[in-house]
Amino acid sequence: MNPLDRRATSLRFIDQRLDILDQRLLPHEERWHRCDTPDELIGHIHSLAVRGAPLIGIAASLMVAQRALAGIPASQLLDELEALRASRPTAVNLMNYLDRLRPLLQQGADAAHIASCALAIFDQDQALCQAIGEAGLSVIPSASRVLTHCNTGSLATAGIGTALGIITLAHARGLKPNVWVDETRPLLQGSRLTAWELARADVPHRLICDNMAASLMAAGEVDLVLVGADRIAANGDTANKIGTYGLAVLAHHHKIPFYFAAPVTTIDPACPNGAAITIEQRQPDEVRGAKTAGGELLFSPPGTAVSNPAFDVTPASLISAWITDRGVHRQASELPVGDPY
Ligand SMILES: CSC[C@H]1O[C@H](OP(=O)(O)O)[C@H](O)[C@@H]1O
Repeated sequence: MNPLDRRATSLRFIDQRLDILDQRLLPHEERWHRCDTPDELIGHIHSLAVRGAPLIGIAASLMVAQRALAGIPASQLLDELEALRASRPTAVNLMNYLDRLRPLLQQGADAAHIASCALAIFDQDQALCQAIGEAGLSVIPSASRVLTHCNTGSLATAGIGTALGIITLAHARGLKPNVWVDETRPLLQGSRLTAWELARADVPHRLICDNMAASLMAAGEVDLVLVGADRIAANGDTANKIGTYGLAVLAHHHKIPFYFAAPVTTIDPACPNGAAITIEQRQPDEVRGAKTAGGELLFSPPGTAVSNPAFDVTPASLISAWITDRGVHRQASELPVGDPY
């Protein structure tokens, strides 16, 4: 086996080439794409074929490694790195990881050194996921009914995941969690991806529409809410998939613990608060439907005006704790700062 080879659920780096699993086609089809160029990977990131805050950064870092190993000159690599870095604005892992590689390119490091840094990012994320899982077990009492949103499992990371990694690890350790899976409109990361991962892990779960969470909480059917994150500001305000803020308000009203799970690479100490987080605005057709090759899938009259923010921000005041690879932090002031790796 090539010591540079890496394999995760949704990406592979084998013989110095990056392949990605097209997450848009799950759960019905497992189709892999070879990524020969940064532009191809940027297209996959834009379309969410490649998605998940840590995974986007890992894939981009491995693409820089691939191009360095292919002999692309540093001046061109720097331009390609910046294009990858700009591919999606909200999740900070992408920026954090590529900012580690940029100085190496600027200093003329050789391809092997650049590749070793990218592979270390992959390996580190696996370890961060495991540490988040271990830390998170303390917030999941036995037989908890856990509500989660979007997808935060092995598809979105190089390891077991963040919030979903805690859940699957709790199951494996015999804590018997039951999961309410928010479908997560409009792109259905919950119904398509989280349900797929939980079924593979044999974790009991039930799929719900996003508009069902409130009545489940009112009926006493939810013991805690556990979600991932895309960017954690210095004051603890946290950006995550659209719909998360509403869950936090509901959980606060019903006195249900509300937790974010994320590696320290999701913390952005340079971002003072949630208002400073750029929220990605996505295409209208994701919400209103679109004519497809297979026919029409329209949810509204053609041309209906749409607002489609991909994320929202939960203020620190609504958050019970942040679970990171460093432990459970119940105050924003306790959050690890800087990039300790
Ligand atoms: C561990 S994934 C974290 C985060 O990323 C997802 O966004 P997207 O599916 O648009 O890439 C979602 O917000 C997850 O919570």
